[in-house]
Amino acid sequence: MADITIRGLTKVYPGGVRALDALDLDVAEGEFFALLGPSGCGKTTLLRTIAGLETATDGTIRLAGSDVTRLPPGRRDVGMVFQDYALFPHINVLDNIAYPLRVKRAARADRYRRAKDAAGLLGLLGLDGRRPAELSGGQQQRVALARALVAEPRIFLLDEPLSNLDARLRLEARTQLKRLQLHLGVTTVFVTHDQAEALALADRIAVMEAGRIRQLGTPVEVFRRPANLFVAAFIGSTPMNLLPGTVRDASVTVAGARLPVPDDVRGEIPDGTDVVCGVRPEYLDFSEVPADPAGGAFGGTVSVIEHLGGSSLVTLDGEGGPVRVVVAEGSEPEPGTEGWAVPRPGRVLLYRDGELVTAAAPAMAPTIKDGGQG
Ligand SMILES: Nc1ncnc2c1ncn2[C@@H]1O[C@H](COP(=O)(O)OP(=O)(O)OP(=O)(O)O)[C@@H](O)[C@H]1O
Repeated sequence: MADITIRGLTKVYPGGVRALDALDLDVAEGEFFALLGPSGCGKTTLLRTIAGLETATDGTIRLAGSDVTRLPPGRRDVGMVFQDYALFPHINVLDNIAYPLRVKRAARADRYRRAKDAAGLLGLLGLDGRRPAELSGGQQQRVALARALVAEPRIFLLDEPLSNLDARLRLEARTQLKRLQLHLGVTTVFVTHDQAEALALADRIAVMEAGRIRQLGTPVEVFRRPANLFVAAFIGSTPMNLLPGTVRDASVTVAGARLPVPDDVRGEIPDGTDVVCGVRPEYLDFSEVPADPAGGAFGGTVSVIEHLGGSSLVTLDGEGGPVRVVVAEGSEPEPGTEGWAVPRPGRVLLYRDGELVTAAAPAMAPTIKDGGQG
């Protein structure tokens, strides 16, 4: 096991693409860490540079305190699982798993004992005589994981390990992967472009854009308090409502609602500042009882209802554009209903120049006229 310390890491490919741009990153020992971001942001390049499969143009990589920046992959003591698993087609499961030990010239008996142990850990014992082509995608993925862990590396690097699986198997494999990582406690960095996967699996997530980290935090932190509009738009299964407004008289008027600017940031965003209010559909409550816009409620007409399973996404068309609200199954309003989206206290975020200013919690809890939830 080992921690990872990356400083000023830059990768410029021949041809000039700057895939990593002076990146700093610390991954703690035993951590399950996700690199998340859209296609082309540099996730795979970062993983391959940690593994030694790409050379750094500049900067340093330390594993457990020792500088490995110029070491070849074989001397870094990392296990990597690729997106396509890269199994050898002509040899059976057990030989595939034992392969890294053959490279390390372990004795034959030792090789097979350890390969059997790894196969057992991943529930592959009944399949060990088959060739990769005779396995399902999920089974191939487990063979690839077993092969990576048989050599007992200090660090696991996983490049989109679940992307070849269908939706159902993916969920099962996700749980199994988390269980395995908890059991082994090996420092693990995995790449994904799927925000739900990163939120579900990781202890911490680095959200990347154009070779840089835009936010680093726990799943709860990046979900609740995206540090900028890029992360706000990228994280979440239902997109965050992002509503532009302007500060006037220490309040933001946005989509018909008036949100008081909290005292502690009044100096930072004086009157006249253009801001964006961000609030997740999950943090809004729908109410048919007229709410007071001065309490921060967004009014509108219900236009679209999308069923999500246990809940529904309701779109309200209001004067500032559409606002989306998640409502519980069975309490969906009828299309055409006039209603209000009432933010829960502390859940409206303010962004200036694309960066988070603070939580613009309405000073008072939103008041609802004529009784209701108030
Ligand atoms: N071998 C290469 N030569 C030149 N440019 C490359 C090479 N590999 C990647 N790139 C470029 O570097 C940038 C980062 O690519 P990288 O594969 O790291 O992104 P990614 O975030 O993993 O994307 P994806 O999710 O699509 O795999 C992209 O602009 C890509 O086109």
